[in-house]
Amino acid sequence: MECGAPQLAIVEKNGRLLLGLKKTGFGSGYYNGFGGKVEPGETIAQAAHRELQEEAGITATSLQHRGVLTFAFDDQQLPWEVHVYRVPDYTGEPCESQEMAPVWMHPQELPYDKMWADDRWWYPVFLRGASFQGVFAFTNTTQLVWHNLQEVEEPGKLPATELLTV
Ligand SMILES: Nc1[nH]c(=O)nc2c1ncn2[C@H]1C[C@H](O)[C@@H](COP(=O)(O)OP(=O)(O)OP(=O)(O)O)O1
Repeated sequence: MECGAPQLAIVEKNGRLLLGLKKTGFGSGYYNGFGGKVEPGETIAQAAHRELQEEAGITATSLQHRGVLTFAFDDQQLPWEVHVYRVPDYTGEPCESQEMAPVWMHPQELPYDKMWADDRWWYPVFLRGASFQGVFAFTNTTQLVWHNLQEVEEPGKLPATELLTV
């Protein structure tokens, strides 16, 4: 299902967030959750488990689906639908991988100037414990030019087209 759809897993444990400094590929240089694309035969949640293991060396004991974000880039043909998961607990010890260097952060001190420009909008909603859907339009890959973010009961139920009319 949804082969290719990327996802993000954000560990939130003991009042701190585990983010990773992305060292390679799309978004390198930014702090972000752990994630990547869904592979053939995987569900989105299975891909989130796998990417967390590959990129941070830990195993999620549960995943909470908390958001669906649609990113439209002017230099890419199709928008990306990114599923955001909260990981309240895990087993193993976070360790640096080829792609990501894990760092614990205080929610009040997130380095938004070193994160994707959409993050300053939806992380506060995530941190409040709410669920959300949003559409974000970028030019020049990283410059946010338009967005619409809404809190929802269940992420993924609201058609993205409804978020295009403000
Ligand atoms: N505007 C944005 N804001 C954000 O917070 N995360 C974004 C984002 N645009 C992309 N991402 C995330 C989604 C996904 O976890 C990651 C990029 O996915 P990619 O599949 O390109 O990752 P990788 O380069 O790690 O590739 P694979 O691991 O090979 O799938 O960046």
